[in-house]
Amino acid sequence: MEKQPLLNPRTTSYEFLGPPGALLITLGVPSLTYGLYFGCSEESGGCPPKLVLSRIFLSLADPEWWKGLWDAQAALIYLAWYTFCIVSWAILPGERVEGTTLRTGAKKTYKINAFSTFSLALSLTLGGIYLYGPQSFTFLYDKFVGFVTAAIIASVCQATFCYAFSFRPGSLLALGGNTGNFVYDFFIGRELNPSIGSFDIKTFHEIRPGLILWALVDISMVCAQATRRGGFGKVTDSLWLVLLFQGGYITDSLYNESDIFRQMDITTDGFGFMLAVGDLTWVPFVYSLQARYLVFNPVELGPVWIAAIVLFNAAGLYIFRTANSEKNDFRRGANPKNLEFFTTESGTKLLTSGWWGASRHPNYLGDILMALAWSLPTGFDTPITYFYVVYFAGLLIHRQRRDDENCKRKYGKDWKKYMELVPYRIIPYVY
Ligand SMILES: NC(=O)C1=CN([C@@H]2O[C@H](COP(=O)(O)OP(=O)(O)OC[C@H]3O[C@@H](n4cnc5c(N)ncnc54)[C@H](OP(=O)(O)O)[C@@H]3O)[C@@H](O)[C@H]2O)C=CC1
Ligand SMILES: CC(C)=CCC[C@@H](C)[C@H]1CC=C2C3=C(CC[C@@]21C)[C@@]1(C)CC[C@H](O)C(C)(C)[C@@H]1CC3
Repeated sequence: MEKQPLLNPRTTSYEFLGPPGALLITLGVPSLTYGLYFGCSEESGGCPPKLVLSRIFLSLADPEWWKGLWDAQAALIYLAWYTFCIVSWAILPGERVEGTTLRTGAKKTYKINAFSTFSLALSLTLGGIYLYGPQSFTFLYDKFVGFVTAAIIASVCQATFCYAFSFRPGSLLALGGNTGNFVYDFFIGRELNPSIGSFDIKTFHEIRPGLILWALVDISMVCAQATRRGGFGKVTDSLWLVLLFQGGYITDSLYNESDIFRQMDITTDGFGFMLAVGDLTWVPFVYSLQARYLVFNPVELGPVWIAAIVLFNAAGLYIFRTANSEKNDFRRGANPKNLEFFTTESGTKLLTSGWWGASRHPNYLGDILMALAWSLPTGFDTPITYFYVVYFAGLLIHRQRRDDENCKRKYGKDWKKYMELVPYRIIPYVY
């Protein structure tokens, strides 16, 4: 009884503006996911910005509209997909990799087979499309709103289960998720690493059911456009480009699965509604907005625009990958570029040259550049397809501040020294 408060101290400060902010995001994320669909879809006749709000508010009064959010077939397919991800995790072979040291001194081990799960899902999907044609894989586009509802229900169930599960004796809570306020703890995540046996719920959700589904949603968008326009040969260059960019990003994340074990979401945050809805709903159904838009608003870019956008994305990808590799190699004990560093009092080393000497989050810069490159293929008819860029820049600016606070706590005056050596947060010489 006495040890419990030491292991799981009460959280005394709030992030995200406390319980009101947590409530707003909890209700806002599902609403915005629907809003982005109804505000910009073929069903609503396109996406003229002025009509978006009035159209949505008018629909709210209609009971038929509410009924239309539910699609039993989509829910069953979603459940089958979720089961496929769990079964793949369980049966596909994978190396066991250790995560970082927890504050109890223990280390968790994780099974690395997200990339094989992706490869299997992709092979089955592409095989099916090859055999039965593009029209066989348009259901993610056709039943989009039904899938959104299914994913929201899954997010609520997952977060509720993890919140309740966190009250069992001996659970290790997140330092930021034990305020005692239900709304806040449910949102931010109470337990640090909820798991059932060796099945780690948080890492599973972070990169499997939602991230892989995002790639499948994009493929479905290509199939939907191919069906409308008379074959894959007629699919627009803009949509191929979005599939290539986003597919490449997803592949990179899954291939480098073990990199996530050092990320804030895994090391510091609990698993609550924020990550559940982010992983299961927001990533597959909002990050795919550009591809979905291009189905009903085809854009032909031509070689000059393609070259310019490809170059832009390549610059972002280069920064993102080289910055992440420099840090991840270094954290694994390697320093192939012989970069400068200093050793903190805790014994951990911090890089001070290369990308990590240019800004404190150079990888975010690469990610933001790529976000813009994914929206540019949609042209300039609507600002809605640029929502992702604005949201993402906001997310990363906020994330940078949260990470700075965590590092201040972790490294104390050594972090202040690092901040003096590397004063820029994200963009060297600018911010
Ligand atoms: N697409 C999306 O929606 C999202 C993408 N991302 C992407 O995920 C990737 C990972 O992001 P994220 O986890 O937020 O943060 P980072 O990969 O930037 O990791 C931050 C951590 O790196 C370590 N670190 C900081 N400075 C140094 C240094 N100089 N030398 C060595 N280690 C250092 C610290 O942890 P420690 O010292 O403990 O190792 C710090 O907490 C990014 O590329 C980001 O853009 C992130 C969020 C959402
Ligand atoms: C709107 C809302 C509730 C936001 C919550 C934030 C989440 C959407 C993001 C928090 C961290 C994320 C990461 C990825 C996706 C978005 C969320 C879940 C990520 C899986 C995307 C691919 C990357 O390569 C990544 C693996 C590094 C990344 C991890 C963090």
